[in-house]
Amino acid sequence: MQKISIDIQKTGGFISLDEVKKQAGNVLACQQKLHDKSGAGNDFLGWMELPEAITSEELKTIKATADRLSEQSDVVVVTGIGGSYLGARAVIDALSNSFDFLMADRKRPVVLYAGQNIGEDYSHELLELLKDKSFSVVVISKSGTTTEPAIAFRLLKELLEKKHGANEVKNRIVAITDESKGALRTLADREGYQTYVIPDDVGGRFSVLTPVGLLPIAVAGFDIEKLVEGARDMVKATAPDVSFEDNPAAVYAAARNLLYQSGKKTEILVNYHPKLHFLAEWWKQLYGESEGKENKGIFPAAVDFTTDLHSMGQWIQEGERTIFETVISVENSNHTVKVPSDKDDLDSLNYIAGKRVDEVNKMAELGTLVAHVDGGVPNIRISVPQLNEYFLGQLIFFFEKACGISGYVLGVNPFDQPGVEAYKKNMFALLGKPGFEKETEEIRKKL
Ligand SMILES: O=P(O)(O)OC[C@H]1O[C@H](O)[C@H](O)[C@@H](O)[C@@H]1O
Repeated sequence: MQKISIDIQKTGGFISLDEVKKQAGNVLACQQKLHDKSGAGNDFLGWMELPEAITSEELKTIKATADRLSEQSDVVVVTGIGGSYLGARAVIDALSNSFDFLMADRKRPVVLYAGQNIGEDYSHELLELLKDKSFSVVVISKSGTTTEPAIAFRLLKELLEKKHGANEVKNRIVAITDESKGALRTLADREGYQTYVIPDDVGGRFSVLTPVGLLPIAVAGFDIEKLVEGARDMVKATAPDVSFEDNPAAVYAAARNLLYQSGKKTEILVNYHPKLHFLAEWWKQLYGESEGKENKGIFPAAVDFTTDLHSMGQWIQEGERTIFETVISVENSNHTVKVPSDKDDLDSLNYIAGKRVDEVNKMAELGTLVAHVDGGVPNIRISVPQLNEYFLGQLIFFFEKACGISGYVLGVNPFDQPGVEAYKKNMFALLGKPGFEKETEEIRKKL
């Protein structure tokens, strides 16, 4: 099996590689807690079995729904936030043509997103655009009560009703939510929407390999079987019988925790392909919500290189030395473009004429690696053979597994997110939500 791999050699000047190896016992014990379901948050471990549990029948059903939505729509609006949005967008963006939105001769609908913000102009512009388009909505919320997607869904549903009448609307909405609880479940059952279930034991940020991610990804025309196959192979590559050195999730969890203990408090996820921007957004939620608690946890940040080398490069090279980088390095591009030769050579680029653009990108990557290590920034490298469904499936499960292990190494429950409620409570108090009268009074005193 060809697989993604991890290289921690360039952390060696900052933490001892022997020390990383010495973590094997503790890290594998933390991994075992995931397998035994004996650690904190053990009722949220359903994600571990997803790749192997999903059947080809289930995948076929998801594909059939995706094809139906695709046939009837020019645009499909995926409506959700956090874990009910980022995984789908990460994979769709990573696999789509960068100029997909301008492609005239399309086989699949344009996928747009709603409910991931409360920007009024965003809402207005989306609704104006959709007025003249044939569109469907995939509304996703595990709790079924999240404010942002609920507002967006109200607006989209109202527009669909205006355009098509209440009867046709139910063919244009698919809801993905809890099996029995929450406002979205009640509404979906009442209105007769097609629904998919987010299992109880799968937290939002670990749900990309459920219909939450799979349906939008299939709508966009990508191969969800290959995605799941990649994840399945990563389940094997990180199984309890694999040695520490051969288990990339264990090595990643060990190295990043040692770096953290040595004072490297921020991890910057680096990519050299703009298509991976949203993979980093997904990763930020995964690690941020899993580890940032009890006043500890690595701060997960991200940059797109070489773009951000021209903005954040200075800080990374010479700013406070509390950071390390984890680079997602894609070994092979999917297309070939060569730097042309020019007879006048005014830009002095003829020395690279005939070279592939990817070779230039790779030298930028290598040059940056050496510069940043020289500048005091440890570097972890994750090699991905190619950007396709199979390797993205591997990468997703790799990061999820490492996250579970890493949270236990840090000593927190990686599967809850109690801190997220604080802003919600204040927002409800400020908006005067019934039941929040006491909070309204309290917060007003603080303003
Ligand atoms: O799927 P939902 O219940 O709508 O939740 C969407 C997101 O919002 C919450 O506030 C949580 O912090 C996230 O973990 C979750 O993914």
